Amino acid sequence: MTDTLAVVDGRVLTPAFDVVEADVLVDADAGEILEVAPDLASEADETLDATDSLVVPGLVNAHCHAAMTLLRGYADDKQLEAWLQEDIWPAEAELTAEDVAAGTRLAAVEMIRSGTTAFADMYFHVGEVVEAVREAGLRARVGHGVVTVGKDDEAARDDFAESLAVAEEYDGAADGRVRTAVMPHAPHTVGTQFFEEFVPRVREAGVPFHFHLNETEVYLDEIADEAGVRPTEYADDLGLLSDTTFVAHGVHTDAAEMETLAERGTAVVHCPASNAKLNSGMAPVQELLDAGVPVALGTDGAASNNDLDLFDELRDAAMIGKLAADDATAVDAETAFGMATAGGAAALGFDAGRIEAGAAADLAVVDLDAPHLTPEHDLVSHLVYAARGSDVRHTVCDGRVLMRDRDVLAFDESAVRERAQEHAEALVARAEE
Ligand SMILES: CSC[C@H]1O[C@@H](n2cnc3c(O)ncnc32)[C@H](O)[C@@H]1O
Ligand SMILES: [Zn+2]
Repeated sequence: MTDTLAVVDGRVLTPAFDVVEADVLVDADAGEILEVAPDLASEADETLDATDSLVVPGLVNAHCHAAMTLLRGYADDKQLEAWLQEDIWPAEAELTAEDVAAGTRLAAVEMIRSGTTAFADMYFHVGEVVEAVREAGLRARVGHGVVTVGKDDEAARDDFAESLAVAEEYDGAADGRVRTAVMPHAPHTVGTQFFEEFVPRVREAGVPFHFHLNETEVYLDEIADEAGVRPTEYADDLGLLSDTTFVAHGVHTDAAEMETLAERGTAVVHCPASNAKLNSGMAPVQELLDAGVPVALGTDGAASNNDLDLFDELRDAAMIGKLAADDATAVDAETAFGMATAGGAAALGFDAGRIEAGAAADLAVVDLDAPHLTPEHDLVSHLVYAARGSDVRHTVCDGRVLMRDRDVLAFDESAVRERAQEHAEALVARAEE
């Protein structure tokens, strides 16, 4: 097994967004960057060529339901509430562990191919998710999604207890690349009494929380009607917010809620494509940032996006951020790229998202030798406004090469796709029986 890897002959994006000519030397066993400097090839056991390329931190998809790749294109052009109730939840009622295994592997291939090295996953059959992450070589924060609405008290309690048990069982799996969280779906889909019972237990166990927050006005109104407060205050009163908590969406977040999120250090994961497709609204990203709220970037599931390419998300975040703020200077390229790298890593609790000695060796090597990336006025601009996931040439996670010259090493890609197609067809057939 190779001990050191050097990414050589390319240019490197520094944490200060400078572009420098340098090699990146990595300790592949420790999964750590050792040095960023010129001429490191001779010090490495193995090299990865980055000629005509830009070495950037691996992207972080901070909110996903990976196995929903099986439902990509199954139900489009609907409002969130109808989409979930009429199509997605009936299909998920038929979901098996083998479906999740197949769908998560498809997601892993798609993410590796577009330079994503870490993701957060809220779904079911977490053991299968962990196994797919281990095999892929990716990094992830995973959890079992809890929904108690429509369940009797015993089933609801079992669901929340499973989320905590799964979080404790799998934390540190895959040589530490897997971390966990307890993942209640949303404030309005989990009963107050179950939060009251389990939040102290989760806190006691030191496990983070991840949930959907303020995605649509309909969901906001449900909490307002029941609890008489906005969802962020409701979540805060329950003890759900802290600097290890990260929430998805935050589309309909007012100034007081932003202040609370900032005070607690709770990160918001912006999912612009999913929010646009489901007509949920435009998240006030620049306002969140100005209020001091940490912001990360996510795709959400492939059924509402409909891909897992974070380069699409970067562009959407910068574009929609300007529309939401009615200001073309809002969510500039550096801000967007920071959200998808250092911001995502911080939200998920990984020491990654930057290329410097000591950080996790999670890298994407972007091929710049393309007409749509010419001329080279500003490479950060290119990353956000012009590059595509398919421009990623190599992907490295935890010091190991996951994709070399567009060849994903851990999986037989066509077998993964074939299996996913079979599972998707059978799943939908069962759901429509
Ligand atoms: C309980 S596991 C996660 C649960 O969330 C559903 N889901 C997927 N996308 C969204 C979204 O944008 N908002 C709310 N819920 C979503 C998924 O289908 C699972 O049931
Ligand atoms: Zn989601």
